[in-house]
Amino acid sequence: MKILVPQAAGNIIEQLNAHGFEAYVVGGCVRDSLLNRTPEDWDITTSAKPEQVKDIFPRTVDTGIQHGTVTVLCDKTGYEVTTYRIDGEYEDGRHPKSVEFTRNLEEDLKRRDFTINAMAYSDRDGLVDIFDGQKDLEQGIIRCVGNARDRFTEDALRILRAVRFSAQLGFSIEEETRKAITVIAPNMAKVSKERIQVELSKLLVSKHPETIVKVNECGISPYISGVFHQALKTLSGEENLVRLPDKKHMRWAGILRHQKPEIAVEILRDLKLDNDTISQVKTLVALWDQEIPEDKPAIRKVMSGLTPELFQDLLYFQNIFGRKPYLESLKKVEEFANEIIRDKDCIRLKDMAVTGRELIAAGRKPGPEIGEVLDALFEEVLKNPEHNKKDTLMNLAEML
Ligand SMILES: Nc1ccn([C@@H]2O[C@H](COP(=O)(O)OP(=O)(O)OP(=O)(O)O)[C@@H](O)[C@H]2O)c(=O)n1
Repeated sequence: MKILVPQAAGNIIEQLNAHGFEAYVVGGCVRDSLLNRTPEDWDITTSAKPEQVKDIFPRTVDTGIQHGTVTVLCDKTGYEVTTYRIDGEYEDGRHPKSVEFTRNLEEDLKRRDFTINAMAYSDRDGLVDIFDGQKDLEQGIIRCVGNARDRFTEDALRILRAVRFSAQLGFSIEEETRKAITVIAPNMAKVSKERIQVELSKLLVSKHPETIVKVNECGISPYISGVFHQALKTLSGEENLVRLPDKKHMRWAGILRHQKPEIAVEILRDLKLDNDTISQVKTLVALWDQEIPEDKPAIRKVMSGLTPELFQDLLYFQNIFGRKPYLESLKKVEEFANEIIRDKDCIRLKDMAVTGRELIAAGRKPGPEIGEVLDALFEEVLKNPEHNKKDTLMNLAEML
C-alpha cells in the first residue's frame, strides 16, 4: 500500500524521524488518497511535542498550540503538525476542552471520529489501520471508532459529520453508529451554528444532496433550529437537487425553494451563512416559480434586476424545477435572453445613454426627481432598446 504524499509533507515526516520522533500523515488525507480523491490538506501527526516541532523547523506558526498543533511552513504551503493526543470532551464542536499528549499513536487514532478517518500512513511504516478503516472504505460504511455514544458525546458535531460523509461518499451508516446518533442527537444544540452550517453546506454540494432529508430522519434537525427543522419536514423526493450545479447558493435555494423568501433568509442568517449567499438564495427562492413571459421587454426587466450569473442560475433552476408547459416556453425565454446579450441591449441603468449629471446640465433640478426621470427612461429603454440614444432620451426627458 503506497500513498503519494506531497514531497514537502514527506520531508517533514523524514526530519521528525531523523530527530527520533514518529510521524505520519493522518485522517482525511489518508481516507481521500485511498479513495483516489484529491485530499484538501495533508495533516501530520507526531510523537514530538509542539516545542520540539518548533525546535526542528525554522518557520512555524502557533496555530493551536494549546491543542498541540503547529503549522510548519514549506515554501508557500503550511502543514499542520499535531502532537499525538488523547482528547477530553469538546467545547465547541471543534476543539477539546482539555488535551493530554501521548507518545502512543494508537491512543491518538482511538480518539478520532470514524474508522475511515482513523488511519495513518508513512512511507517508512506503510498504512497504520488499527480499526479496519480500509475495510469500511471498501464496504462503504461509516462506523465510529470504538463506542459510538462516547465519540458523539465528546463532540456532537460528529453526528452531522456522519451524515455528511455518508452523503459525500455515498456510504451507509453502520447500525450501532446510527442508534447512537438518535440517542445523542439532543447534544447538537450545544454545537456552534457556524460549524453546523459548514457541514450542511458540504453535504449539500456533495454528490448526494438529497440525503439532507436524513438530517430530519435522524432526529437532528430540531436541535439545529426550529425554522430549519420545519423547512426540512416539507422536503420529499429531492432527487432533482443533484442536477443543480454544486454551488452552495444553488443547493441551499433548492432545499428552501418552498419557503417564503424571508423565512429562507431567517434560516440562513441563523446558520451564519455569508451575506452574498443569503442574498442569492433569497432571489432564487423568490423567483424560481415566477414564470417569465416569452417577450423581450419582460425578459429584459428580469435580467436588469439580477447579475448576469444569477440570471443564468435562475434559468437553470427553472429548467430543473419548472412545470411541464412552462419548460417549453422557457426554451424561447433562453433564446431571447441570448439575443438580448448578443445585441447588447441596455439592461443596466449604468449602460443608459443618459446620466443624471447630463440631465442636470440640461436644466433639470437636482434632487430625487432626477432618480424618477432616470427610472422612467430606463423603463422605456427596457421596452425599446433602440431608444437608448442620447437625443431620443433627452427629448423624452423633456416630456416627463
Ligand atoms: N469532530 C471531529 C473532527 C475531526 N476529527 C478527526 O480529525 C481529522 C481531520 O478533521 P477535518 O480536517 O475537520 O476533516 P476531514 O476528515 O479531513 O474531512 P474534510 O476535509 O472532508 O472536512 C478527521 O479525519 C478525524 O480523524 C474528529 O475525530 N472529530
